[in-house]
Amino acid sequence: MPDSTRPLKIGTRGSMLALAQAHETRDRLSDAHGLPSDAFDIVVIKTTGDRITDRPLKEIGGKGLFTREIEDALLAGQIDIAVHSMKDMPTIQPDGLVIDCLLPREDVRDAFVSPHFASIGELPAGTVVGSSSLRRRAQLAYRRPDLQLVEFRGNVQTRMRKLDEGVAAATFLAMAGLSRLDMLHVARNAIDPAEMLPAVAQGAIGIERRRDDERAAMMLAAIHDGDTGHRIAAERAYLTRLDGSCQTPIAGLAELREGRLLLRGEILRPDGSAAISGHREGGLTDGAAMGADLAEELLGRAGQGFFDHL
Ligand SMILES: NCc1[nH]cc(CCC(=O)O)c1CC(=O)O
Repeated sequence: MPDSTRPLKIGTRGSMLALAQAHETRDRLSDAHGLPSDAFDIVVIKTTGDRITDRPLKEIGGKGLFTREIEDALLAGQIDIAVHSMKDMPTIQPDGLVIDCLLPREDVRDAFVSPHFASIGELPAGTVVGSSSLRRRAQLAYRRPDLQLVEFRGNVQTRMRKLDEGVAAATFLAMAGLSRLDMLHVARNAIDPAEMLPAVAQGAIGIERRRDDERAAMMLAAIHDGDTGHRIAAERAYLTRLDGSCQTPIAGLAELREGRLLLRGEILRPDGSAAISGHREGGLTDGAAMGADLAEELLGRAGQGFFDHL
């Protein structure tokens, strides 16, 4: 280690998925810098979102439900870096903190998970589908108003148990999470983004640090993936302009096509009664402008009150 011999403290939530992501980060850092694994300490931090497991997230409210305590620990110097699912990150970081390191992105798609059916198309009318994601609920209700939706919170293991118990006949999970947990076998199929556009930043891991911490900056620069950075910049600019929170069904995905950036977006009424989608194409580093511009177009076409109908 360059300017210090003390271990780099890696902060993370304690879920199996969060721990897998923290271990991936540690392994990439240790490879990039030729360091032994005892050069790192993994520090588990419990967040409000982890503590309250019996209510829909939208009722608990507020941004950063899964991140605030971790950012506090970073600011207090109890940890040096924090590993996050970028999908769960508010668009603005607290003063003094930055996220300028993104790991190579995993599969961005949603997985269709069901003990009984192979795809959304096979679900008979009236089938009960479990999801707590406003986006997935609105997207499904828009495409299949004949299905029934129930709230479905908890980690992957809990949700699989609820499917076994028959609480719902199908659910959705991120392919990225299943892959990191070595549970891809539970995915009956990976849903094409044209059918169900993923959440902004789905499948991306971002690493946050104190802005003035040069050791962390140097260590993280070696594992940053530039292409993922460009894609996430476009998606988060789009989300920022939409003022996205957990209360609004928003989907967005930027991909690289022949060295250019293609950004798609979709916004929906929470009850799935309407959806508006659009896209932008541009250069690799034009993401921020493309994102804001696409969001502007969708908001203009939506008009006032679009998100209000619950
Ligand atoms: N909101 C929870 C969450 N945050 C990130 C992931 C999956 C991993 C990822 O998208 O990077 C999940 C679970 C899920 O949606 O199935």
